[in-house]
Amino acid sequence: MNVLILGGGAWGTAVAMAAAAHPAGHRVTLWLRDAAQAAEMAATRRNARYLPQVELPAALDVVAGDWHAQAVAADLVVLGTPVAALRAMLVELQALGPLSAPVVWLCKGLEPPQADASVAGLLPHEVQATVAPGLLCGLLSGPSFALEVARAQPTALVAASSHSQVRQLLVAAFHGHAMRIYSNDDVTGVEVGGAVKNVLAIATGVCDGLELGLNARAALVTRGLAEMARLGVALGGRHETFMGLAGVGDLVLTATGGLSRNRKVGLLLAQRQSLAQILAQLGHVAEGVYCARAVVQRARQAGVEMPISQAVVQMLDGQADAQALVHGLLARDPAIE
Ligand SMILES: NC(=O)c1ccc[n+]([C@@H]2O[C@H](COP(=O)([O-])OP(=O)(O)OC[C@H]3O[C@@H](n4cnc5c(N)ncnc54)[C@H](O)[C@@H]3O)[C@@H](O)[C@H]2O)c1
Ligand SMILES: O=P(O)(O)OC[C@H](O)CO
Repeated sequence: MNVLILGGGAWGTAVAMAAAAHPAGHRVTLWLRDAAQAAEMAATRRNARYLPQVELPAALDVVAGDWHAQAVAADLVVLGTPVAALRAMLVELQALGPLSAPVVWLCKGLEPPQADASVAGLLPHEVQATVAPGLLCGLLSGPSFALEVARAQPTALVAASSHSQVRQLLVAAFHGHAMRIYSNDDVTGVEVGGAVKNVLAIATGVCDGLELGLNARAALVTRGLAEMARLGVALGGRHETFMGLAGVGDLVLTATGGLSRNRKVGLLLAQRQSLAQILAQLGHVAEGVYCARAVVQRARQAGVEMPISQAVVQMLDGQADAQALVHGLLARDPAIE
């Protein structure tokens, strides 16, 4: 299979490495927008900027420049860019005319609200339905730190699409070697899980940064899962999706795992660093920072209560200090679980 991956950050690189290591012997091309970085990666066989710890396999081609012909010739196109680049990439792909290859995205978040939008912040598949309805699409999600995938450590992911042929192609591309792929046709549920867990990981980072204890962390993760599932079901997802890899699985990983960038944002917020200071030292995208407001706005539109996510937005906006927000959450009226 001929796999084209657009975007060479940590996750695009790791997924390209997983595809290149697949026993079926796929031909894998990783495209970067930065030509100098692509040339350096091709020469040194390392992604020094985003994933310096691992050596790229010889079978992986790293390229830059015009990727349109490669997309037309590919069997599978994977978008490895953050949510912020999704709309523009889909517009370009749609303009290529009918593509035989499915297009799948790896990003986890909601688009920040567009100036002219009536809906506050779209999920990735809603962006695609708006700007590229002619493409055959899906996504890959689930608990997965790039470094562990790049090191071929065991990982289970979810291939989500409303088209069975896309789910099957993702299984053929990635299942095997160190990776298991589970299929799911609940695209909304899988996308809500991937976005909301990032916001909740910021909250858990704050909780741990303030040394509130393991009881508090377990409560946050559990009540956060309830928030995630409420929003997901209100938007049309299935409750059982949130009990799976793209829900509780990714929430537990991101909220508690030391490799998470979103959790790190929370840990640094607890140290009273400003958001600008935190983003300057992160070096990678932390999607929770960019989608927390959209999550809360979608929840409000759907009539869903998300007090933990709401507290994260207030913290990111610098409206309230972390201790005060914790006290606010604890002071809420008693509730029925
Ligand atoms: N890193 C992980 O462990 C991981 C795992 C699963 C999912 N994800 C998701 O994958 C997405 C990408 O994360 P990442 O870790 O690779 O981020 P990263 O910060 O490591 O890299 C981002 C990459 O996107 C590129 N990029 C940004 N804007 C672009 C644009 N407009 N056009 C082309 N390229 C652009 C950057 O140049 C960079 O190569 C995010 O949505 C993230 O939530 C990450
Ligand atoms: O490092 P984070 O917080 O962006 O999380 C990475 C992955 O999404 C975990 O599944």
